[in-house]
Amino acid sequence: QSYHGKAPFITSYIKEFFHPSPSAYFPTGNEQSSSEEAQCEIEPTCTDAKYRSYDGSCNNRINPTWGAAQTTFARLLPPQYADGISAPPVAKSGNELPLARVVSLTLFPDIKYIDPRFTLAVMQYGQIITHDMDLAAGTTQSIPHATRCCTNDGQLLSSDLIIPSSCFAILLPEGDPQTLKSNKKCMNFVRTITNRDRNCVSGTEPAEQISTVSHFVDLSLVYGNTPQVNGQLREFDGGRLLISERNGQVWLPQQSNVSAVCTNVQSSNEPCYLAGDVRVNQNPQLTLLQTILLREHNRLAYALSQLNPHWDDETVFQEARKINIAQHQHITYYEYLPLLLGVTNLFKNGLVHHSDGDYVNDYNENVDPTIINEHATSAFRFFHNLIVGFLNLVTEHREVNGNIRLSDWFNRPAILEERDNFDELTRSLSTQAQRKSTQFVDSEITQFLFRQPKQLYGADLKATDIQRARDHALASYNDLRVFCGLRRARTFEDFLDVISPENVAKLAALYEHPDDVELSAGSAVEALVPETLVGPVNLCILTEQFYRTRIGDRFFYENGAPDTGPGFSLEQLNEIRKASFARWLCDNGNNVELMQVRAFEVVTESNPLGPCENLPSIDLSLWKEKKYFPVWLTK
Ligand code: HEM
Ligand SMILES: [Ca+2]
Repeated sequence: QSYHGKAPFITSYIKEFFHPSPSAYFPTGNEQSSSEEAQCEIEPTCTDAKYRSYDGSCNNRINPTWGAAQTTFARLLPPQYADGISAPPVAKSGNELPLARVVSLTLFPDIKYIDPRFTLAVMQYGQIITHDMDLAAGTTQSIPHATRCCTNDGQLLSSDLIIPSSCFAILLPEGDPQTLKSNKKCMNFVRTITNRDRNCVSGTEPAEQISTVSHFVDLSLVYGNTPQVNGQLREFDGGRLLISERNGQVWLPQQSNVSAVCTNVQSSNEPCYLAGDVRVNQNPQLTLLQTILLREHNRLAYALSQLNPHWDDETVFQEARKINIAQHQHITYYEYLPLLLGVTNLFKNGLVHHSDGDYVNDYNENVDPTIINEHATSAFRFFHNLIVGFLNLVTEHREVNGNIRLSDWFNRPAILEERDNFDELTRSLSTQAQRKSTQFVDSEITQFLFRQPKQLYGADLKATDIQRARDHALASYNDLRVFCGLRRARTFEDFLDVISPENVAKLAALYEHPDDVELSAGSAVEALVPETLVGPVNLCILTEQFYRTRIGDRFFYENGAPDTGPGFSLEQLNEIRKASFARWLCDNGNNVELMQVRAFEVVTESNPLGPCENLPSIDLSLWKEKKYFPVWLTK
């Protein structure tokens, strides 16, 4: 089955037809002022700032709210609310869709296939990129205020999202998971996850969900999404981020609200961290990479202030932030995405370029970088299939020194500071294989997600994904097939073009009609497109998203436009192009000495372990500001 990526061609018309004009949510300010309306008048005033804003506003100078935190998602296809406004979709016949938990048990059982080529780093860096790009308001326990949810005429709809706590988790009763299919009481409970963030319901307009983080790939998870949060994370000395220091090592700063945030701690003295993203403590490897990104910032800040002693805190901070973001974008587009979406596909659709040491001036101010709901709520979540349930502890010579069970350590980062775990888990990221990309998902997240210490079972992430996609009323799998250039299935057999007979049979058993098959179900059982880790519909959505995220970002690191781009000299840009995930791990572990060049791939003869210092690194001396000193002074 050949697939022709559509990204550049579909972009412009989607923007016009399916993304609500920002003015609908951000009135101009001419309205009558009342205290409620005042909160709606938040059109940012853009100055010619040299650096990115924290919330992403003013990146696009014509539409300053594009990509900003606290704005609504975009859509590839209009939502399918049963009542046209906010009720979750139902089957064509008017019947309820199958229970999300049943869909999960049927399509995503735990059959373990280990990837022969890719390490856990691919999975874990994927979650970092996700936490940079989106967070649907209300999906975590820490509920932000949606103060920017306004009607067309500037009325504030809700300043707070009200989410019943029972909606958060899909808890399972204790017992054999296989018998749950017939457990009516449990199944009813599963449904309660609906009625979540129907936040932007205005009159007859369909609801649209809000994302609370900056949509750009800009390390908002490290630097925060508002100036206020950013202020809480900084030392305001030497351009550094705040740290805590224990046992001679640098850790993320300690959270004050320990038991509320780190729900699995055994004592309020345990480490529980604060970062730019509220999900930082969710699992050990995620927290580990957030720590590495923090250490990398401070490493850069230290080097820059040595080179430029005359720079003040703010200059060092912003320059270090800019380099950190540029490396992250480089690793995302040139090291990570090729493994997921295929090199040929990326070149063909303009996500990467043969730059020959030059800038790539492909910024397009007409492309809306807003995160697509189908991306955040379905396509990128497909990679929950890569998660492994047991994390190896790995020594310098890559021997396995024990392992930890994922569900023992959700929201309990203390494990990282014990023994030599930080380094052993860092090496595990680049040593242990991830799960092969299939429809099968580890039971640590389909039976034991967020399991409390004394509970036998936890929640089901795949059931949550299915149900969340209903809350967001994503268009059906069939509709997205057509959007992506496949033909509309009239019968279940028509799915056989990209789905195996076994899976088509499962879909036919679950759903009454081909149009009822949900995007999160259908796309997750497609056969993979060669050279990629996804099926054709997910490939189409992900390619479109990462295309927009690149060319809709005025500060994208390869952009060399004078005055409007990120402002790297060509020499500096070519240094940044030496960044690698391997070097990040090396430079920011406690004491990691050996690493292979391609850390996303397991060690082989052609990707051998070698000393860290042999890996390419960025020469920061290019950031020494020369013109500051008059020539006669430097002699
Ligand atoms: C151990 C690893 C992981 C755990 C425990 C985890 C858990 C979760 C949870 C609990 C949610 C919120 C579900 C909801 O209430 O709707 C979520 C959302 C999400 N996850 Fe994961 N996840 C992990 C790894 C990943 C990876 C590797 C990716 C992709 C490469 C990913 C992509 C996403 C996306 C796109 C969302 C939606 C975020 C939003 O817009 O709100 N996750 N995940
Ligand atoms: Ca971001």
